[in-house]
Amino acid sequence: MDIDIVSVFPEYFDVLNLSLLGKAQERGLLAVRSHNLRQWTHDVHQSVDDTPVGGGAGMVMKPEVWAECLDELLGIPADAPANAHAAPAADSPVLIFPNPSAPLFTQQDATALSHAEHLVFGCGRYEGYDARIPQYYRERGVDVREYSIGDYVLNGGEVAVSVMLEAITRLLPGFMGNADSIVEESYTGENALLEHNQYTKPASWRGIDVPPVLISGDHGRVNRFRRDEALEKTSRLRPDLIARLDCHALDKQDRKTLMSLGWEVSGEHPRKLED
Ligand SMILES: C[S@@+](CC[C@H](N)C(=O)[O-])C[C@H]1O[C@@H](n2cnc3c(N)ncnc32)[C@H](O)[C@@H]1O
Repeated sequence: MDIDIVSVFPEYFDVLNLSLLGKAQERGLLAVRSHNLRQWTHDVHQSVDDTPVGGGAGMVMKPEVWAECLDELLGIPADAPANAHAAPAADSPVLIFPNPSAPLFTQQDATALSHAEHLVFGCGRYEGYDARIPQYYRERGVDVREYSIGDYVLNGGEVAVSVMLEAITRLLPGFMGNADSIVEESYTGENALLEHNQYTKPASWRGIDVPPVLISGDHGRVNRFRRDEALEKTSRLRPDLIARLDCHALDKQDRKTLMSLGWEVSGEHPRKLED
């Protein structure tokens, strides 16, 4: 996978050379290139921002500078005509802008993007980037995504890009030593739940014992215990995930557990009964 990141602080991404991401690059699984947006400016101050049209506080990232940069990275001629109906080609680069006022980035998005061959990330700063930038590239057939990583505002897109990049690249085949560990995780799969609690040895630590069933050696009971714990935890912390489960994919014990947690399990999806 090829990854280009554009930022006014490209050195921020030096950390990507560490840990599993660094090892994956050494093994040729992915190539990450970070670029300084100012490289595409022409004025002496290397300006990338200007005051907001319509007034208001702060500065907005200029479309001209971004366009020179993105034309080059995406391989699009500067005079490419708009074709509002053009569907992105399957192997074309995906352009991603972090943006707090965009839909939330999820594990499903990470999974879909892990199949792309080329990702280009644009890090916003200041009050954000001119809204015509994503519009322009969408109209030229580019698959443009805008994502928020959560309901809070960061200073810039660099942290958000690091978050998305890590979530995406760890799903690449061969990235993780133990592929099973990514199959069984929170938010993963069709009927995603939060993961059950994890424990390691010793079985008793500072007066707190691990749940006895986990050292019973009975795999059936261990699996059932973990599944019930995942259902209980998800019901308590993320009832929206329970409400999206497919009832037809739940076994008899799943249904019993959910009913004991106050869910009606019939029809397409579980429904929380009023307390
Ligand atoms: C200070 S923020 C701009 C906030 C914007 N004026 C607003 O109120 O929605 C600057 C940049 O940081 C990034 N950013 C900040 N918070 C983010 C979040 N929760 N998710 C994704 N990107 C974020 C975006 O790239 C954004 O353009």
